[in-house]
Amino acid sequence: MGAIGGEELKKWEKMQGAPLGSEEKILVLVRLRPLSEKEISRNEVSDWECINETSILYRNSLQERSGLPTAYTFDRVYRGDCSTREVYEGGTKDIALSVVSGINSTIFAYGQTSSGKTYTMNGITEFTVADIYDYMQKHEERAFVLKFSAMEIYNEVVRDLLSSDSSPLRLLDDPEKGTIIEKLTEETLRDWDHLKDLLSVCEAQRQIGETYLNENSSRSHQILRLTIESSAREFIGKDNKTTLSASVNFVDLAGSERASQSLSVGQRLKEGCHINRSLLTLGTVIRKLSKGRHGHVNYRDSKLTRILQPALGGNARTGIICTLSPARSHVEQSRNTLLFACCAKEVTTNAQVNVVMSDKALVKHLQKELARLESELKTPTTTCDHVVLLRKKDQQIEKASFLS
Ligand SMILES: Nc1ncnc2c1ncn2[C@@H]1O[C@H](COP(=O)(O)OP(=O)(O)OP(=O)(O)O)[C@@H](O)[C@H]1O
Repeated sequence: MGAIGGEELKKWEKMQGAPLGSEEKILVLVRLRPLSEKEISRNEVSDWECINETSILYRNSLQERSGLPTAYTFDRVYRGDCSTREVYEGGTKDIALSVVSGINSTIFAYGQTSSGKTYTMNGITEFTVADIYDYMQKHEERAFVLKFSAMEIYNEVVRDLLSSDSSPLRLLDDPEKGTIIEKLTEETLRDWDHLKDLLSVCEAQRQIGETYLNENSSRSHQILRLTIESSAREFIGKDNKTTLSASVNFVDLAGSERASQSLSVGQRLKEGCHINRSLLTLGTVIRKLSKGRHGHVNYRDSKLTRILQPALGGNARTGIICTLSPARSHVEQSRNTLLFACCAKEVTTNAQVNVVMSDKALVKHLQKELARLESELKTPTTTCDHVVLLRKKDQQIEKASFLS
């Protein structure tokens, strides 16, 4: 793959000078949905209120005396009458669209069954794709390649949503790319209509089950992945061409409630246990990361956390939309969702611009870096600085000789 010119080379070199990349907290939004017709017919009342743009309050005088928190604060909270467009504009857009600048991003929807995850993610996905196509149209100086893949995790088995073959897919560890999904279909997109067709294929393939809580309840975790590669047209075919390459994941998780709560039996109960294994691991990973990056993090305990490891404290920008039913009967689940959201907002990720360079361009870059380190060695510094510089220089020589 080729090297960058101008803009992205500067960006890339800037990132090299700042090896820690760009640290930021995970964006956490909470979206309350309106009471459903079913809930209204059961005379349910809405106990939650968004009192301003960032705080949500539990208003139930009996529970308020229980000692549990009544007010929660997040990056943004959305009332039942807010549109998905508003949720998108309130931070999700910025994160999702980082992908066009070579930065990985992930948007999750987390919440109990029937709280509005699919409703929200469908809109977020559509708005993001529309904006990506709009961006491409406005940046004719760059050549873009869009690739799409889709998978679901059902009972801890990963399936390809773009293939009629339902055999389980294996996860492999790649020293450079991290966890990869073996044989996952990756379609190169012709245009937006092509993507719409593929999204319909995914929808049809997704495991749907009926539960007590939601007649169209999705019992699987779904990950849609859009990968964007772009290069400046003026450098295409030249030695110093570089390509920016990043992916945006749209993750629609299965309902976070316990299996027993949706009156599951038999096969459903098994599904519930497996769903909980992935969600439980997601919860423990988030909890652990919220306390800082010390010690072992159990990403490998579930397929979901293995695949999404970069989005959980790694090289990515991440947004989580936590969806809530306002009904009193769901208060316990809503509190659990908010507890998860509170931990998630303490987690930091470390996004970097992902540049793929041609070997020639990389050798050139390493030679430049070597020259810089040599000139630094010539200037008087402490012994400790010298040891660090010499180590860096050895590393650069090793990389350059490996490539040449
Ligand atoms: N913000 C909203 N405004 C209006 N209707 C909504 C909203 N959120 C969800 N709904 C409606 O509520 C129902 C349940 O929503 P949805 O299927 O998105 O839930 P879910 O969390 O994805 O459930 P599951 O985990 O079972 O897949 C749907 O009929 C959807 O249209």
